Parts: sequence; C-alpha cells; structure tokens
Amino acid sequence: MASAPPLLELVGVACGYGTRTVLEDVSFTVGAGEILCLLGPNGVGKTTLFKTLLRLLPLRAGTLRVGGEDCAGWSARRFAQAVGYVPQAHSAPFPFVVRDVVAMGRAARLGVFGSPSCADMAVVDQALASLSIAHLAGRPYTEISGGERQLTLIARALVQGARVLVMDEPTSNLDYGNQIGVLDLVRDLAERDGLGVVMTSHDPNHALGYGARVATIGRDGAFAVGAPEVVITERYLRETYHVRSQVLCVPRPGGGEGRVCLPMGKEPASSCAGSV
Ligand SMILES: Nc1ncnc2c1ncn2[C@@H]1O[C@H](COP(=O)(O)OP(=O)(O)OP(=O)(O)O)[C@@H](O)[C@H]1O
Repeated sequence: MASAPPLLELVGVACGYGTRTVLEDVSFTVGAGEILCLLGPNGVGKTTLFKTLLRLLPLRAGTLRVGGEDCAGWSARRFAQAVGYVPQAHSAPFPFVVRDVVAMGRAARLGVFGSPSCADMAVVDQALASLSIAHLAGRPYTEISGGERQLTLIARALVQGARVLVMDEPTSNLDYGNQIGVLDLVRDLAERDGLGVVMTSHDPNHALGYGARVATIGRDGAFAVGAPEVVITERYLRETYHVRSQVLCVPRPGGGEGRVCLPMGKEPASSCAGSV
C-alpha cells in the first residue's frame, strides 16, 4: 500500500521581495505528527519563507504541496482549512474577548455571510478547554498576558481544523515556564492529533528538545534539513552565531538520551563580522 503523502511539502522554492531573491532552492517535508523547527540568524529569511508558504508572498520558483496536492490553484478559503497560522502574540488593536478571537479561526469553515453556529462555538469552547484557558473566555484579549495571548492564538489556529500549523516563534516573549508549557503543548498536539508543525525559534535547545527534524538557514542563505543532533553541532553554532558552546548528551526522563546546548561565550568581536 502506498504511504500517505507528507502534510506539507516544499520543492525547490525560491522567495523574496521585488527584484531581490532572499532564499532559493528550499525543499522540505512535514509529516503527520512531526515538528520541523526552523533556525537561523536574524534577517536570513525565516519570516519571508513563512510568508511564502502561507501564500502571502508569491512563489518565485518551486512547488508548494499540501497533502500531496499542488495548492497553487486553491482558494484562500480552502488553503485556510488546511494550513493554520500562529503569529507572534502581539497586542491587538481592538479589545475582542478571547472567545471571539478564537471564534475568528472558524471563518474558513463558515458560509460567505455565515456567523458561527452553536456547533462552531462548541468547537471554540472545546479548544479553550483543551488549552486550559476556558477561564479566559470572557476576558479582553488586550488585557491578558503574553503567554495567555499565545495560547489564545494557538486555540484560534486549532479551531480552523487545519492539519498543518505554521508557528512564528511561538515562545517569544514568554517566561521560561510558559515556553516549556507551549512547546509541550505543541508536541502533544502533533503526536495526539497527527498535526504537522513548522515553527521558528531562536533557541537551539528548543530544536534539540522538540524538533523531530531541524531546518537551518545560514548567513549565506544555505538551507539544510536533518535530525537535530546532526544539524545542531558545536561547529554549526560557532560558524553561524559565533558562539562557543558544548552540545552535551543527557539522559531523558522517559529513557533514551537527548542533547542540550550549553553556550560558553561569544567569539571575539574580530571573528563576529556580520553577526547582529
Ligand atoms: N517587506 C520587505 N521588503 C523587502 N525586503 C524585506 C522585507 N521584509 C524583509 N525584508 C528583507 O528580507 C531579508 C529577510 O528578512 P526576514 O524578515 O525574512 O528575516 P528573518 O530570518 O525572519 O529575521 P528575524 O529572525 O530577525 O525575524 C532581510 O534582509 C530583510 O531586510
């Protein structure tokens, strides 16, 4: 029996703005239950790639497939039913209550002039409960914490019913406990519901701890994908970020072993040209 196609597949994708190409020849897949973590220094093109795979920027070359199907001709509505986006938790201009912000995620599933039905709101309430934020339902989105906003935005993406989640630095602005809580949650969602997740992070330990695979973008635009322990090496961290580090093998609580990165300091300024 043929195996199921990947939930998301990029083949030879190029992206950029105007006459400027930012990234070329980007290829990767994300399967059901898998987290792909995208790492790279500031300004190398992570957001540009995300905007392209969300179809907010045109593909300059290559193919974007969702569930094995080229989605070039898909309507925005069909695409939104398949791919959900979790942006960084910025503040919103209007004080919608949390339940209404989450309900906006149902838009792709409503008729043209439709408003959410009781069944839609039941899906919303279920998502709030599954993320343990039901108590925030009536609170204005503008008056909750960064961590609570991040959970609200994840709930909004979940009610879209999409099987692919694209998450832009889901841990930015979160305290340590909320970072680990959000990453645990993302892993649970991927494993339990068979979602495919692509997320960016600036912390190599997030990729080592949570990414089934890691994609790196170098300062020269070089794109590489592989297992975290193969891609995130002391050499990679030194050459890309000019940081001396140790990547250590540690036992995992549930058995087996994992890796953690211990930064040992920045390289001297003379070898840091180009770093931010
Ligand atoms: N709207 C735009 N028009 C033209 N160039 C842009 C635009 N937005 C970003 N760029 C440029 O494209 C390049 C990639 O930017 P991008 O925001 O994708 O980087 P990034 O890897 O997401 O960075 P960061 O980690 O700082 O968020 C940068 O050189 C940036 O200046």
